[in-house]
Amino acid sequence: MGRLIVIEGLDGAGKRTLSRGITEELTARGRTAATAAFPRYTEDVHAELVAEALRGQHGDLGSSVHGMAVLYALDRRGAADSLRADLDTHDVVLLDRYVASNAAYGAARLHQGADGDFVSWIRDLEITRFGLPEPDLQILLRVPAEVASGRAEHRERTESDRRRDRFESDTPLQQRCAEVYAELAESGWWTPWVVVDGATDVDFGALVDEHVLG
Ligand SMILES: Nc1ncnc2c1ncn2[C@@H]1O[C@H](COP(=O)(O)OP(=O)(O)O)[C@@H](O)[C@H]1O
Ligand SMILES: Cc1cn([C@H]2C[C@H](O)[C@@H](COP(=O)(O)OP(=O)(O)O)O2)c(=O)[nH]c1=O
Repeated sequence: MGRLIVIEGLDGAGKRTLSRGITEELTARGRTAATAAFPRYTEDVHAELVAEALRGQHGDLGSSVHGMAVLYALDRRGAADSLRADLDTHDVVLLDRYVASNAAYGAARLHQGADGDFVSWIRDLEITRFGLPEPDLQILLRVPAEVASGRAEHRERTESDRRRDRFESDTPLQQRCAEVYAELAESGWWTPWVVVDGATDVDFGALVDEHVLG
């Protein structure tokens, strides 16, 4: 049975970069890794609806925090069997965003903290009701909101497929989201967490040896 490792953080924190770095270090150690990123925009109809709602389609859907959260959650529910299959055949399954993204972004949009109703509702929906596979570790890649948005802005100019949506360009929202993430990590929400400073270069090898391989 492989280890399920989740990477969480703001848009532009460096999650995709970290996922690649960890995968390379695992391969160099002769370990196998499977990766996935949520939302699965091109693979799941719920995630496709999320993308469309973020572009203003589907009436008032995009302005419903709970409505959007249900779609993000259904995308993960649809992936659960293949995650379990990957865990059976790989040493590590690495996820770029998972349930805590829904908790952090929704609570931030509603101006709630990690101890608020929204985060409890996400737990009831995705963990208790959907029974999603439990991570062995959640990694919070922490960077100040201004640094993350600066990187995301730069990436938007240089990579045509990474345009920011309206929430990702909302810096006060990103700041609140960073606070909820910090609270989730601090309280060990659902599983153990490790907080990694993403403002400077991350030592992928040390992270793999100390935390990813357990
Ligand atoms: N530790 C780092 N220091 C400086 N720039 C970084 C770092 N990690 C990632 N970047 C750059 O920041 C941008 C966003 O990184 P990315 O991994 O795509 O973030 P995310 O997946 O969290 O949105 C990319 O252009 C990437 O090259
Ligand atoms: C996976 C997930 C993402 N989100 C939010 C975080 C981001 O603002 C947005 C898009 O996710 P993101 O991973 O940033 O996708 P991309 O940059 O490739 O468009 O969705 C949730 O609110 N709940 C979730 O469950």
